[in-house]
Amino acid sequence: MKIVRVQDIIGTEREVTGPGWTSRRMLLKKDGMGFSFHETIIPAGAELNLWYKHHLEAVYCVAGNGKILDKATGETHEITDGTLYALDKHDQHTLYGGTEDMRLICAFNPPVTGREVHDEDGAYLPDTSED
Ligand SMILES: CC(=O)NCC[C@H](N)C(=O)O
Repeated sequence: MKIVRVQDIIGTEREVTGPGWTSRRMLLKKDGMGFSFHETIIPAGAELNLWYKHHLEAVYCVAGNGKILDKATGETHEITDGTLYALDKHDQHTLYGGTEDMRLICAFNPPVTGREVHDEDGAYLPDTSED
């Protein structure tokens, strides 16, 4: 059994920051669960264009607010505490921070391996390691 506390991750190599996001990677590929599990903070007013071509991601909001634009349909969905979105079609999307910082719990399949940040398309590169 592993016990992971987010306060022990802040300021370590498992905390990764990019424009408009901070990700605390509580479980990574090397933790052997078959998915990675992150707490992500999206500051109020942020705008992120994302497209996880190589991953599926489920995102559950536990605090704050924002919106997500599904670029395939043109629909925008409100995100508040209790909302989950699942990018089951590798959906191209724009994530908008709202009036308060959003606290999101995110799971990636396949798992993120470490300190991935988005490429110019908003993707994390695929894991090409053998193990
Ligand atoms: C919601 C989202 O995809 N934000 C970008 C960061 C990502 N969730 C991560 O934790 O690596």
